[in-house]
Amino acid sequence: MLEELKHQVLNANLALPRHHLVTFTWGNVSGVDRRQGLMVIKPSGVSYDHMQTEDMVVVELETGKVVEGARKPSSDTDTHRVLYLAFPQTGGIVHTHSRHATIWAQAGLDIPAWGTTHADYFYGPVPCTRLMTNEEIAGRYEWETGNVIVETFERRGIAPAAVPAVLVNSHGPFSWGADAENAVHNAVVLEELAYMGLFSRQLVPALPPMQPNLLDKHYLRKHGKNAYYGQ
Ligand SMILES: O=C(CO)[C@@H](O)[C@@H](O)COP(=O)(O)O
Repeated sequence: MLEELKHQVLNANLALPRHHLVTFTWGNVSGVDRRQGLMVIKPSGVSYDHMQTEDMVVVELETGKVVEGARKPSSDTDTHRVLYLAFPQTGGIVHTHSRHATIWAQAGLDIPAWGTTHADYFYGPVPCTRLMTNEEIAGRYEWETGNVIVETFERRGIAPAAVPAVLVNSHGPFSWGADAENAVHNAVVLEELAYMGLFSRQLVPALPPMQPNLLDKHYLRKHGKNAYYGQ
């Protein structure tokens, strides 16, 4: 079971450069085994060209203790842990510095729902978090990054299964899904939306969000009762 998860997580990580979502080693994918309370994540700083199944690191979700793997887990491991602990339907998480999503994150802006491409995947704007405080940055920074994401969803009443992505202010995007592969899928969609949205806003600077009934029409026919990723 864990070996299968390691393969899945490796393959999901290798999909990031194929989809042009990462430069050098700037990104990471994890997957979770909730029954065993374990998370598999890529190692820190290892080139995607050379990454292998045995490089994957197994970490206890509750404690962060490495229980398998010779390498150092990704520097973003604690952010992934917080998200798995807070969002119980999530099976896989992706972090990248994909270019257009990161532009929105650096600007500190949500990506509004501007069209049906967005509405097919995300039920409303992709939120951008608040800036982190100096104390959060100086303290358990990666853990606090997770907390800031969770706080954003709680404060704004957004269901993480309905909007499976976020922009961390001044940093970059995280996305999640039913498993590692689905989380990568959402990361690809997010990057496309960020790219399209940037041009839409340039053409019409005061562009309002799409009609709510069109958002409903597109999102609910693909998700809702028939969703494969539970609501
Ligand atoms: O966010 C950052 C750095 O800002 C990291 O995600 C990125 O460089 C990847 O680090 P890891 O190789 O996963 O430790």
